Amino acid sequence: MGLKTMSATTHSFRKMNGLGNDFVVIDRRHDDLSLPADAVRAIADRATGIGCDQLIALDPSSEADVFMRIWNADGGEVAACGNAARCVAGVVAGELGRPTVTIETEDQVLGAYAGPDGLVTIDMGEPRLAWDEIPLTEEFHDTSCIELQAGPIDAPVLHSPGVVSMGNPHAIFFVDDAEAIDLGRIGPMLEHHPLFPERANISVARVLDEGHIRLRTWERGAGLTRACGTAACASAVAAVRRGLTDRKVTVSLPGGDLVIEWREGDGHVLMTGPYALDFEGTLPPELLGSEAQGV
Ligand SMILES: N[C@@H](CCC[C@H](N)C(=O)O)C(=O)O
Repeated sequence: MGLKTMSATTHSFRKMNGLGNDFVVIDRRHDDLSLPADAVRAIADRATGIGCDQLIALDPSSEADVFMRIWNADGGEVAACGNAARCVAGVVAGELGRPTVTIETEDQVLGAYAGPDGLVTIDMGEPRLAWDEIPLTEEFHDTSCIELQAGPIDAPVLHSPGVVSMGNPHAIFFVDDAEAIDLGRIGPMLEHHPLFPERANISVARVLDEGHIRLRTWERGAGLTRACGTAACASAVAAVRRGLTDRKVTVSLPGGDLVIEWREGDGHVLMTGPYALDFEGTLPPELLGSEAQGV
């Protein structure tokens, strides 16, 4: 008596990616699986878990077709993920048998269109540009070019980024050669810079021409990734604000291309790109902690 029965419940997952930015997607619409930060870290750990940049949960929504929750690999919950939004839109559009779906996040309700060509367009809403919306700890009147630098004071390696919130904070540094920057070293320092009270995603962008940007991103809570959808949106917005590109651009990331349009009129940002299902599996109960193992 007094002993709990060992009754491990199994939970399935999908492994998906958007341009190589990869996700473990767990459907919680019919159960209430708890995902504390240590379970997220265990599942996301590439050495001992399944491994992913972000863990995504599909929850029921009263406002939209689905609620998408997002955790970075470090266990921190965040409000936006462009590449995951395309994956989720693809799954839900398939389930509902219609191309147009809506996704609620902690930040907003996103509209999505899953085309017959396999590409998904997400309406990412309006970028937020005021200093306290990014947020920053210091007031800047013009966030298209703020005072911030990395490296020696008289010869900075990176300086004067544009900052943009796409529901998550981004700093975009425009450079001559994005590949020449040691983002794995500088990224974490800037992610944790005191100017960013909620930390930030750090990108280096090279404008190839008025319709094309090359982009690399150090993601807050995940590190260097093959692609970051919200960073692609933020870089397009930052480039338009500096007069460097047209409002519609191709953003080339290490994992492939996204088309980003900062639409005139309503000022919404549209992101179009592919998504992929890699495999499906069952979560090992030991990754979910003792509660899920029925101990
Ligand atoms: N990979 C994502 C962004 C994921 C969240 C980001 N690391 C943050 O902490 O804000 C994307 O495709 O947008």
